[in-house]
Amino acid sequence: MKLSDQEIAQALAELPGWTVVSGRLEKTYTFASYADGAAFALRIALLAEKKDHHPDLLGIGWKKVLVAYVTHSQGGITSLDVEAARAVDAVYTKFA
Ligand SMILES: C[C@H](O)[C@H](O)[C@H]1CNC2=NC(N)=NC(=O)C2=N1
Repeated sequence: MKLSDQEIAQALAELPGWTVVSGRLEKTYTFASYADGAAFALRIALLAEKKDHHPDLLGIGWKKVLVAYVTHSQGGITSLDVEAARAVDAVYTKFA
């Protein structure tokens, strides 16, 4: 079920760096190297397959990766997106 604006605001308070852009939960991660960013993106892709919840990886840029979550089937942000954002932050601690 889609989260309300208030529920999203509460979730964001505990997700540093994540914002809502165009109805998606987004965060740009930075890395020491391009290869680190690419490796992170692959880790996130594998995590997505495991959880059966898939982010848009909107760009592997120069030492940065933009990750965006929305639940397509619900047409908005759900608790699945918030949980996935937390899981991606946990993966990132291995790269930061
Ligand atoms: C059948 C499968 O569970 C669905 O298609 C899943 C796969 N991954 C998904 N990922 C996202 N972000 N939203 C979905 O609605 C979604 N649906």
